[in-house]
Amino acid sequence: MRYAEKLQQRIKSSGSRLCVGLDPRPGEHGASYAKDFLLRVIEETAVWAAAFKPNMAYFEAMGIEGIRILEEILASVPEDIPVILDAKRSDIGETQKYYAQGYFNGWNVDAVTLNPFLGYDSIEPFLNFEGKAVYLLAVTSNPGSADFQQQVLQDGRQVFELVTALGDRAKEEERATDVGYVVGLTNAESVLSKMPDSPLLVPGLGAQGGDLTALAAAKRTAPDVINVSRGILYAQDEKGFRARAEYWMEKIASGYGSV
Ligand SMILES: O=C(O)c1cc(=O)[nH]c(=O)n1[C@@H]1O[C@H](COP(=O)(O)O)[C@@H](O)[C@H]1O
Repeated sequence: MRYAEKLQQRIKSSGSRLCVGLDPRPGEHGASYAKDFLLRVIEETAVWAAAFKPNMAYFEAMGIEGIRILEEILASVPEDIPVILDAKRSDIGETQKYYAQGYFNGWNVDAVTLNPFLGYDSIEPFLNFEGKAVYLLAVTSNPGSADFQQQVLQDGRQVFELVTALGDRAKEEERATDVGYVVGLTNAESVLSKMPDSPLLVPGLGAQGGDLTALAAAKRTAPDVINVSRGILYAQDEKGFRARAEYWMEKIASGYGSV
């Protein structure tokens, strides 16, 4: 089964487009606290999770112990919920081969985020994995997205359209790996009409203050997921993880449209 089908099935069975972001900030509590914390988050939010997205930075910050924790929490994610490893990797093809092997064969994650700045040959080593996906950074949620990604080229296209052209090429070559894109909610309004019908990973809801109006207007049909990390893990309220996940799931459902 291709990645997009697995994700679509999960969106349907959970009735949710929520991607639960796993970005632990253990602070003075230390790494062992982070493990129990994340296991609880996964257990409590799984019912509303279309996908889980651990971000490597937060695990690397805990050193070797963080990598062990990542492996343990990956093993606790139910089979039918895709895991998107947020690694934002980028290197020459020869090196990318090893990242691809590590993530897809070693850790067996379903998808990984990549920075496409080095071009097609840098994503190519990820493209022959049945049932897997890469999400290419296209229009990120930070203000610096204007520096490169949204610049207009002489032919009228914007730079992020060169990124979607990489995915078009993979499609033409009938690669086993699906290619999706990262589009930050905070910068989505003017770009969504130019995004192909490929899976989008949309961060920026919750702590970054993005709203769903543009996504709702885009009337997309792809298996898009919307990520919330701090809004579930660290919201300043009395609710538990499950209730927060349910809140964001409902917010997304009323904004994006029904599943
Ligand atoms: O690739 C990402 O997930 C990503 C891309 C982007 O443009 N903006 C963005 O915030 N992210 C990630 O999405 C998560 C957002 O976290 P919150 O702002 O806490 O919901 C973090 O893990 C970010 O690194």
